[in-house]
Amino acid sequence: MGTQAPTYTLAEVFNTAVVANRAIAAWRLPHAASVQVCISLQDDLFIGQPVLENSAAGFLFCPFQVGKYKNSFIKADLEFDPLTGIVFSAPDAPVAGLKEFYTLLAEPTNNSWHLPESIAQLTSENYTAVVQQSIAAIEAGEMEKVVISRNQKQQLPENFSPVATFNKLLESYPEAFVSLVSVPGIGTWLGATPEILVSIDADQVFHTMALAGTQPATEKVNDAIWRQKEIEEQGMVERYILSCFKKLRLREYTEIGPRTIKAGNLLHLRTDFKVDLKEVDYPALGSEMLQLLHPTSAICGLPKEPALQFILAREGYDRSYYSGYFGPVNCAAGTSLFVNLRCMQLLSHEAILYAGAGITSESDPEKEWHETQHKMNTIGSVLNG
Ligand SMILES: C=C(O[C@@H]1C=C(C(=O)O)C=C[C@H]1O)C(=O)O
Repeated sequence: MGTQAPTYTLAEVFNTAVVANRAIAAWRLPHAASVQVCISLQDDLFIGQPVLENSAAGFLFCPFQVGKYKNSFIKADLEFDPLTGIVFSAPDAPVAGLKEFYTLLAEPTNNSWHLPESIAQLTSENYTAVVQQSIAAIEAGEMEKVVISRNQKQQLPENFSPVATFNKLLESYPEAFVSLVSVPGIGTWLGATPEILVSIDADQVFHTMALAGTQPATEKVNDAIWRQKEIEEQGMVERYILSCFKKLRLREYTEIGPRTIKAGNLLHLRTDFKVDLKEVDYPALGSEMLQLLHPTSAICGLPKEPALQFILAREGYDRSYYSGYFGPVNCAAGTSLFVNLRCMQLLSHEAILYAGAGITSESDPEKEWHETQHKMNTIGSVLNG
């Protein structure tokens, strides 16, 4: 008679990872039924530019701008299946780390999460003034589009639980990539993003998307009417993706869209680009496109360099991991990297919510401010009971 493996809850596993000072990621892919969880037992989590093709299985967590913040990789030394409650270890997982983790897992835990080492900066109240300056810079021909973002604190409710909030996000946003990531020294981020940056599925199909243009969700998605401003704004993201393909001399791709999609309380315009990696015989396309794409015109601007410099000089705060990219690498379903949007960072008693909006010469500063408020509500509403 075999002994049965002990079972745990996601909250027990999450809290143990924090007590053990380990990095943990829990996520659910869009429209997927199951939640996946991985924990790294490595002492060094930091990596340079990610190489996706030969990577171990794990979860990438990368900032908007590499420099002050690092690219981290949460290697799947441990995996957890919340449905069965069973924890699995990888054959190459460090033995001492495993022993310590299982010892701590047997003990009772409380709600806790990793906090950031550096204090998160907040934007001042001059969002509309920065948008006004952006419009002036665009009219002066410095760039065509720039994405200006802001952040805002919101009190955490009494007895806040990251895992219970993650579960609420799963329920509220079945069409999103829902995630809870907690890394020592970096902190804890929760979100429900609609935007793929790079994915490569189990059939070796590469996928990226141009997602931009925003309006509040209407009853019928297909009845949405888009203004010229949003059509052009999304077109710029498409053009940017096509310019990346062109740099790699890749001509064999399929393009579908733009179509209207619903993301929580909002609608966006989306064009999907797919490449069959078996047909084009380009196994490193994922890593090479990742390097070229980030930061795309959906979260930075066009052309990239002047827009990035404008953001760094004028936005007035540090985005850290907001509008960075993250997701599973070489897991059962392949690699799926998303843009870290509709997200919040957890402090001890507060969450910081982040959102941005694409600014073009047609922008109205007040409307853009409301758009960022709608985007923050996607995630902020789950804190309100
Ligand atoms: C920048 C954000 O979203 C991005 C910007 C959009 C826009 O400007 O319309 C739409 C979708 C995203 O690509 C955000 O959610 O913070």
